[in-house]
Amino acid sequence: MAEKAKIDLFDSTLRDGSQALGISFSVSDKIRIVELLDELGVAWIEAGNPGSNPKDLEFFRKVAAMQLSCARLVAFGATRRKDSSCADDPNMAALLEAGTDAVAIFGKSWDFHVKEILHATKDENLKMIGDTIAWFKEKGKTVIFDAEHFFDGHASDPAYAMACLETARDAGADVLVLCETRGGALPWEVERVTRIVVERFPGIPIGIHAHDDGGMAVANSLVSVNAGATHVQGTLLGFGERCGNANLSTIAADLALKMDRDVLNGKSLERLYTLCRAVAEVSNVSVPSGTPYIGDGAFAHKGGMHIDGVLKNPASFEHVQPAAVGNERRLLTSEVAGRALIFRALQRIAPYVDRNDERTSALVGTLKTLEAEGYQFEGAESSFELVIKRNFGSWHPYFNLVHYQTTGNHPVADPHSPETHMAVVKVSVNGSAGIAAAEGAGPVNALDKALRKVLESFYPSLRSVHLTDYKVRVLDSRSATASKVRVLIESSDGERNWTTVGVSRDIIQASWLALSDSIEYKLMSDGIVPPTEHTAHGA
Ligand SMILES: CC(=O)SCCNC(=O)CCNC(=O)[C@H](O)C(C)(C)COP(=O)(O)OP(=O)(O)OC[C@H]1O[C@@H](n2cnc3c(N)ncnc32)[C@H](O)[C@@H]1OP(=O)(O)O
Ligand SMILES: CC(=O)C(=O)O
Repeated sequence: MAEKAKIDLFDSTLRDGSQALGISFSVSDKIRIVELLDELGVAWIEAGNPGSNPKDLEFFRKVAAMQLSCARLVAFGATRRKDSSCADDPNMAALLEAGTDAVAIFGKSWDFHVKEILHATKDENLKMIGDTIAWFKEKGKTVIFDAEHFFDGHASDPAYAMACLETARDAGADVLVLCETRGGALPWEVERVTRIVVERFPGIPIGIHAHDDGGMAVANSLVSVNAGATHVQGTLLGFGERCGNANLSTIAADLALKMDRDVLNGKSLERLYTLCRAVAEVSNVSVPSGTPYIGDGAFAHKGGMHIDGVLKNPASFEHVQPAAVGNERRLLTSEVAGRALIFRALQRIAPYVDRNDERTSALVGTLKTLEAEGYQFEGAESSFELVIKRNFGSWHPYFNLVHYQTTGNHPVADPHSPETHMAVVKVSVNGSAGIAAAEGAGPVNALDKALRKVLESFYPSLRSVHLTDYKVRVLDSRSATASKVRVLIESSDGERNWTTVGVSRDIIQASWLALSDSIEYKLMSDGIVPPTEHTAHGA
């Protein structure tokens, strides 16, 4: 089998990524991200700008001892200043002190910037580029030259933009990177210009560094590869200066799965989802659900016709298999679902019901009616499973509510006590009555405690259950305090998590519905057989 063409991925999460709104890494965050990126298999990690701040310099000192499996660390900085020599330039001294084998040096390649920003002549700028690269080559460094604003520069004065690259090459640069710094170029222009450069500079790797201001960073990176670039810069999750950099997770998957390139030094793309989540966690950002390949929505099917198609053949609505990038398929329960989804759920609970049975259609109707009332079962599939159970077969509730009551004490007698409320819950289980009271930090907390207290004597396994999340959403805020609310409760027993939902104009009642579903779901999934006494569910 022919070997795949190799593309070097160059991740700048720790440098350009740290120029993004809201991002700030500690030294230990940076070290963790280096480990994760190396585990993923990128070729280069641009780990900071040592001339910028003491934290980056401290990081480079600490990271020097790290053993990496395939990635090489790069320190980033500018060419020497206009009126200084390399030996006297503090930024260059800091780059040297960083101690990496490789440096990325950015220099201007747009005549407009040379004049307006550097206040230098075109010749002076060429000297800054040439001197800096030659100086680092003398010190034995691998030098990656980032030609800042290359595409704008090429549009303005192509001969000068090319002269910047020629100067860098002649000074010994190992890679020439074409930077689409303003992020506004369109793919056909990027492809055309990259091709010209690739033809003009045979034998030296050409790279692309694209920003996303026009939403084209990934496309511009891919067309550049199509035109012969072999080095692609970006940030794993796409964050960076302004609108961000080319999203390397998308690019890695596109190059590997669509363009048949080797991008991760032989490591598996199947770790992509997990490693991106880990980088997001350290960066304190969430991955938007619609992120290609690694978003939770990337393989989530919601429309009934889509679910039907995917169940018949996943290729109908999935461009690649989710497992290829470590993601998974999700089928969402909602008002836009149809019989295909419901039938699938029914097969587990009432396998005797056919897809074309009128009971299947009736259950689709129930789902749509409940969602119209304010329920949202997407993410709270446990509650919908209970809806199915209650509608089919010989379902018996695990308990019947006789009544509950909550009271609040304001002002509280002891301002240091978190327990401001009390709840009493009375239930009957298979004809036996039980009653319990509990105090809590608010009425729902007290209700939750009292419900579990009264039921634990009947069902001891409930002792392991605790709530891990509680969310309230006001559904029609124009009704002010009479608004309907939706309560979502996430529960855990240490092994499994599940989410249940309740809707009412009374927030305590909505919470009760979600709480009692949570308890019933736990008992049902433990395989506990409900008593046969049959009465209505809930209050
Ligand atoms: C396109 C990119 O993303 S390039 C990377 C940009 N990243 C950053 O700016 C983050 C890190 N930067 C910093 O910490 C600071 O800007 C520093 C420490 C590097 C420099 O700080 P200061 O010297 O106080 O200058 P300041 O940031 O205000 O201005 C930038 C200076 O760099 C000069 N400069 C800009 N690009 C270059 C270049 N490619 N080569 C040489 N000098 C340059 C500017 O002309 C300006 O100098 P001037 O004041 O003599 O006109
Ligand atoms: C080097 C760089 O970050 C840019 O040109 O955008």
